[in-house]
Amino acid sequence: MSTRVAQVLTIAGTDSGGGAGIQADMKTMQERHVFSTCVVVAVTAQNTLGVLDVEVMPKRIIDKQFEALADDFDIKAAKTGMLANAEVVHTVVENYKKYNFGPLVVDPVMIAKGGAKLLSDNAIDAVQNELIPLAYLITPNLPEAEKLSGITINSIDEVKLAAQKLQELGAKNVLIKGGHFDNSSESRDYVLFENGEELELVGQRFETNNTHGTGDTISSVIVSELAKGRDLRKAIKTGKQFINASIEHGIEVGHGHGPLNHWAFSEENK
Ligand SMILES: Nc1ncnc2c1ncn2[C@@H]1O[C@H](COP(=O)(O)OP(=O)(O)OP(=O)(O)O)[C@@H](O)[C@H]1O
Ligand SMILES: Cc1ncc(COP(=O)(O)O)c(N)n1
Repeated sequence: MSTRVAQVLTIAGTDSGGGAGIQADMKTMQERHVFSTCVVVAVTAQNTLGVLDVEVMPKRIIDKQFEALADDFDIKAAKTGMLANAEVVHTVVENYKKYNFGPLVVDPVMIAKGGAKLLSDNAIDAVQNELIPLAYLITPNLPEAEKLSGITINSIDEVKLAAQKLQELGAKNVLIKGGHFDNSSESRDYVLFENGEELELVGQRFETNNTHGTGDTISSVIVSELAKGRDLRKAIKTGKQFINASIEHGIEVGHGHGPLNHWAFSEENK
């Protein structure tokens, strides 16, 4: 007997080290019991120490991956991660508008934890004006929220202003991740919903270097829950619990910014 499962899509770059990018997305989606598919827009030669090299995929093969998925799958929600440059952003926007892949979660990945640039500066405009208006949810970290909103963030009031600005650019819902507020013993994320409601997610901040792929992972939990038809508030809360478990029950892999334990949440909730 076979079961119908929700199908979900990640549009992003790969991480050969398996901790971030498409690999982190698909591992997370698997843990949330959805069937994951992907459009690879760039390949990175990467490990926990950093990014050695990047190859951006040609438009032709990005278009073909979208076509292949649209021809065969019933995708209920999609997310974007590393998009590399303005040309890729245009291609992704064009394809997303062409097909029906459900609500879009935009994780506007710009710089890897190790410092490598994953989005060229000339793509910011396309992200603001083409991609953000398609976003059901945008999930920037603090530096990304600053760059996209033009607001310098030093306080929770400035986080709120940045979220409003991102809504003005067209994102329906905004989650600003506070992992980069590193002078605090708490991890604080802020959500501004479409209807103006707010949510602050406050949790323990773990002292660890093993946080490679946290952003990819939380957005992948959220998009998986949306694909299953869960409501956004619940999806975000599940995302936060998943991240907490994956950092708290860390694993030792590699010699730099280590990856998360993607199975910790499922182990806790067996
Ligand atoms: N040390 C930590 N302890 C607890 N939670 C953390 C820690 N670091 C990050 N988080 C949480 O992880 C999630 C992702 O936040 P973060 O700001 O790190 O995103 P990001 O920079 O996009 O991640 P990445 O670029 O690594 O994919 C948020 O919910 C944040 O609060
Ligand atoms: C392909 C790809 N996508 C996203 C990230 C961001 O993750 P992090 O900031 O943890 O390095 C990454 N390093 N590589």
